[in-house]
Amino acid sequence: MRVTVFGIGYVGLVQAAALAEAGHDVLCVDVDAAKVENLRQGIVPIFEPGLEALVRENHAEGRLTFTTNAEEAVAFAAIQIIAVGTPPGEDGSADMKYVVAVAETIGRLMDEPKTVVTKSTVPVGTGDRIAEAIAEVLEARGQSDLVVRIVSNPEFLKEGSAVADCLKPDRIIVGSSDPEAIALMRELYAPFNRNHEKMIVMALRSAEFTKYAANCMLASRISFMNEMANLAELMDADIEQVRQGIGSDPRIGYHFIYPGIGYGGSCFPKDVSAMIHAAETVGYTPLMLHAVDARNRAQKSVLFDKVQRHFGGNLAGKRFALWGLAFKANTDDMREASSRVIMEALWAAGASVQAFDPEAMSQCQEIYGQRDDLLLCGTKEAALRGADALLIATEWKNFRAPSFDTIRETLTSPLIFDGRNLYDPAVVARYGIEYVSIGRQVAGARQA
Ligand SMILES: NC(=O)c1ccc[n+]([C@@H]2O[C@H](COP(=O)([O-])OP(=O)(O)OC[C@H]3O[C@@H](n4cnc5c(N)ncnc54)[C@H](O)[C@@H]3O)[C@@H](O)[C@H]2O)c1
Ligand SMILES: O=c1ccn([C@@H]2O[C@H](COP(=O)(O)OP(=O)(O)O[C@H]3O[C@H](CO)[C@@H](O)[C@H](O)[C@H]3O)[C@@H](O)[C@H]2O)c(=O)[nH]1
Repeated sequence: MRVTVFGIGYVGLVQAAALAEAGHDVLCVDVDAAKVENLRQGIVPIFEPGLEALVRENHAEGRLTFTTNAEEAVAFAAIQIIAVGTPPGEDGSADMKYVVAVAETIGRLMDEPKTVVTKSTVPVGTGDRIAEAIAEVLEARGQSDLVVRIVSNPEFLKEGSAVADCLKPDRIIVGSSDPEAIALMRELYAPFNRNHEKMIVMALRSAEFTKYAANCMLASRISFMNEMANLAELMDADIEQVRQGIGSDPRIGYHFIYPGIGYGGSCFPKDVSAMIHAAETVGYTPLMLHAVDARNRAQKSVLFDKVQRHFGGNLAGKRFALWGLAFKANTDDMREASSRVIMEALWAAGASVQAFDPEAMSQCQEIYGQRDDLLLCGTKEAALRGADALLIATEWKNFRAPSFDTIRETLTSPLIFDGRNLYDPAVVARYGIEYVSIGRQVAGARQA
């Protein structure tokens, strides 16, 4: 089948590459000419495990192509997938301007029936808005008789495992009441649906809602565990033991109950805010979502607060090693990363940062530019040199079994503040290093 994908970001590019890998002919269109030109030369703009090879192979074999030409893109296929950004507006609502712009483009340029599939995360009712936007343009062109089918097909990939998530999806949500559109979606996703039935067909608005409900649920689990971790600390319990204790209940499970320094990324913070905004628009006060969001905002400062307490509130002139800049492991993405809150608080207090991340260094450079209080180091060991303590902000595998001897010998004082609970406190203590983490107990002593 032929498919057009609007937007070559994390979602558009990975999904396009997965569809091409399954044998479809996919044309990706983006307004960013540099991105398109780079991709034509095999340069992938983001770090995502397995993506570069998938893009290069499918591009070389002619199934995955790139353009900035919207006319070519609309003419290319009966299926038009929208995967452009839906960033937060100033009031927390999801900004639909890119989605609506694509809808208008399709309406302006189409001259045969189209099935328009929304993969971007969009508020409930957006399907109707897209249909209206296209209908208005068609009417102005005197082409109201052209058939337009609207489908909601939200994306559930996780950054860091996006390729695997798209090649082997847990579920494929299809929101539509149009039998022809549903049949087309079945054909499109048949290669991903062989093992067992993964397609869940529902009303369009329910599909749009499902995406927000999933992200709000996952965000709630994380904020809940962070609240428990903060309490465990005050009550001399160990949250890692508690995590294992509750995770063993199959009704709870082990997924998404890691406490830490809050969730970041381009999805949870913005989608929780967008759902709060949407709820208030229909006259409902979403008490739980407000609490999830408030806990997360506060949690991002918890590690800095511990550092500040430890140094008696005086951080001026201190130097800190920071391991991890990305919002999670296996990505170069720093959108809403907890590391940013920590660095900015340290700088405001007069301290400096020596940072290392396996993939996010250039993004950090782009965000903060050259500054005297930020040194980007080539290795995690280099970041330790002359630092007063080590702070850990991202759960990279590469940080899980460091040489504690090197850490002790390279820091000016043997001290770790771990925002992701990567180590066993007893092991770290054996190396003569003071260890402060989130909600854990060190030999019965209270955390800093
Ligand atoms: N990043 C994720 O992990 C993830 C996962 C699931 C869903 N989502 C949702 O998917 C959507 C896209 O997210 P993303 O992270 O891929 O965004 P992104 O910012 O990485 O990419 C969006 C792309 O759309 C392009 N674009 C903007 N206007 C365009 C237009 N008129 N025509 C063609 N291209 C245009 C931009 O240039 C950019 O390359 C969002 O709604 C997001 O919430 C994201
Ligand atoms: O137990 C956990 C799990 C995650 N996190 C943090 O939560 C954030 C988000 O992690 P994750 O969900 O793995 O990454 P995303 O790429 O943001 O993926 C989420 O957001 C996407 C965009 O909507 C959805 O498609 C995915 O299903 C959903 O998991 C990161 O900062 C993690 O460090 C925790 O603190 N504790």
